[in-house]
Amino acid sequence: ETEITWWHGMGGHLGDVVNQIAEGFNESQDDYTITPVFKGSYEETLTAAIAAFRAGEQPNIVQVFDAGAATVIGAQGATIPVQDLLTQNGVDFDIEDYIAGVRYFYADSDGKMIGMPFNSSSPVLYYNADALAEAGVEAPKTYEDFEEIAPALKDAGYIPLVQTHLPWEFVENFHSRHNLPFATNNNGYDGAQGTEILINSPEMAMHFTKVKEWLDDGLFGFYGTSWDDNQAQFQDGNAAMYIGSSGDFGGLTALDLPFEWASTYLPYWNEITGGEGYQTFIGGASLFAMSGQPEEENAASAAFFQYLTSPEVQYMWHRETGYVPITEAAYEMAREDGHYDRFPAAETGIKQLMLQSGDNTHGYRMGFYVQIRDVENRELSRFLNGETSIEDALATIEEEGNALLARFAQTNTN
Ligand SMILES: O=P(O)(O)OC[C@H](O)CO
Repeated sequence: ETEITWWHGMGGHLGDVVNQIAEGFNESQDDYTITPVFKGSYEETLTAAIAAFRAGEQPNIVQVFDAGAATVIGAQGATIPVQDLLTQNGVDFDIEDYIAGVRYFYADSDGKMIGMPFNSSSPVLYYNADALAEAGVEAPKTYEDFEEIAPALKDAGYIPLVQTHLPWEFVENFHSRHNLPFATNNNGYDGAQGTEILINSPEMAMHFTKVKEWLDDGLFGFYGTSWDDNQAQFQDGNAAMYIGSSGDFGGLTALDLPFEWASTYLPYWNEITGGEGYQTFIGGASLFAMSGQPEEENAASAAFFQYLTSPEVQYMWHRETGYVPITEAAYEMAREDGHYDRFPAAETGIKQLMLQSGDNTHGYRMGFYVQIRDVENRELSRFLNGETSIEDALATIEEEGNALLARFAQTNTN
């Protein structure tokens, strides 16, 4: 029997479901055994995998989040393109099986799928329906709507809004939701050479200036850059709404919260789009097959990916977590099973990925973006804490971001 390992960053409820998938695979056949290993946060998982690769002790499969995708895709020789892994091991592969938003996100510039889409998410707005009813307001569609309803929520004793990830929700997907360019070179997709980040814009300055005003007026809560500390405000019933991952759905359901809650699309500024908002792009993470492994282990990884992408397993993962189904077949299965009739909030993320598209709604491809996020978190936190101006914060992010992009371009020729 061939044994393989899978390093991942799925803690808590998500980790339990990952273990269920692994057990299901192990029981489904007699040739292979997969062992999932929780390595901490997404950042810690990626750092551990890079260190292990350098030491020749890499796992067979590693989960890499969206922000690290460009770095890993650009690290030639570190991974086996998943499309090659599957076809070389006799597994049928058709990129058209995947939903449109997922199809090319982890592909190279030739459209070859490099990473196996796994937990694909989108940032959505969760709301405490009881709190909104108490304040006599409806969930906002736009940030203009939010400004209208927020005072009533505050008067009812709630923090109107929190968010869980400044770069992902207020920067990266902000650009997509408003169809604004986020980097030169077709948002980085046309190659690393010369790609520059476009964050120092009037729209970013306007948005964060508003967020700071809300914060100062008690209409917004900011509990640092930790995902959990912000989400806890909603779970504890203090915050009426929070922007978080569609992948929070399963965890929230498992908590059996003492109030009614639901979700709707990520708000957008009507004054920027002049009409409807645009689609967001997928977040979450994908699975990469690391190179340097024996052939029989690669065959095991291919067999596992085949199992993982079957409609049944995809639907189970989607149902239990809230991550979007990555294939058309799994989405169809969820619909036919009445999943969205029972839980309308479970469909918010996937529907949001299918809203109107534009030139800038397919995400970004920037190497060393994990480090750029650190700069964004640092500078935007300093701004929200009153330690710098938004102009200086955005200029610093652009300057340090571009230095990182230039360094990445030197090490990558694609
Ligand atoms: O919490 P997740 O898994 O939906 O991931 C959110 C972001 O995409 C992480 O970079």
